[in-house]
Amino acid sequence: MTILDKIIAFKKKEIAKIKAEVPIKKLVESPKFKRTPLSLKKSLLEVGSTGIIAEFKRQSPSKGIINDKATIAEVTNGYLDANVAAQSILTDTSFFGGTMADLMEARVINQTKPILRKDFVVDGFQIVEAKAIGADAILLIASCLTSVELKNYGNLAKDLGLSVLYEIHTQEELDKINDLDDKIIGINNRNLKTFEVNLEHSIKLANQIPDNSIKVSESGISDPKIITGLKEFGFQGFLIGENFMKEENPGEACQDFINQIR
Ligand SMILES: O=C(O)c1ccccc1NCC(=O)[C@H](O)[C@H](O)COP(=O)(O)O
Repeated sequence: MTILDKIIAFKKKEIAKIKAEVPIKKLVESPKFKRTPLSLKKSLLEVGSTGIIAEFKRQSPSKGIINDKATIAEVTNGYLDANVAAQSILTDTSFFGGTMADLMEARVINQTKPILRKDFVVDGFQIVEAKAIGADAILLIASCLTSVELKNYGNLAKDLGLSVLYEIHTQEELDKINDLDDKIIGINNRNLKTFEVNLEHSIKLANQIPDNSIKVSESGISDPKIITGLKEFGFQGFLIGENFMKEENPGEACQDFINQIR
């Protein structure tokens, strides 16, 4: 059993328990549910966009503790000062040390840039929950879902006004989302089964992505020069976590990085 299998098995149990305790009506009636989400596509494509989706990531299965001192408030303010295109917040607690409260706290500070709820969606309840905590976008990981689930969850998110980042790692996973239109596709350079990170991965799969989709490269980006290279292959979004979070001041690290790609 891989870590990813463990995460998904754990998530399914966790969500079943939450669903038994929290009626969906309560989520739909929450004040944030009425808010109109910001568009991830618009933010990535607008003139002068840095394309950087900066992540708040305390720990990970592959690296253990990355930063358990930096606060949501200081990192969110730092990322906003750096002019990120969007913010990503891991809300999984057991494997990444994140919480939904992290996202809600960031939302109070960040009113201008889209927030991606980074979690492992295995049930539509989590998509409704994402909207109720103030997220603008959700992640759907193709390796964890069937093509029918990808389509249904994608439609549910869109019906709620949320953007969707479809994450793939292989051609087979890309095939699963082929018939969906107008997509934002993230190619994860990290193999979620082995944790091996290879930036060539984005480049190899880039040509297979239809021109009408927005390409995002995810994971293992640690040098501003990599952004220049990825842009040549049509990437418009760059999801970066550890490279910023490993520093004492992630916001400042993000500003230095962005200053070097301008
Ligand atoms: O980061 C991990 O170890 C990991 C393990 C299993 C499933 C997902 C995992 N990471 C989630 C991500 O996609 C990354 O947090 C994100 O792409 C940023 O990556 P990085 O810049 O390398 O921190």
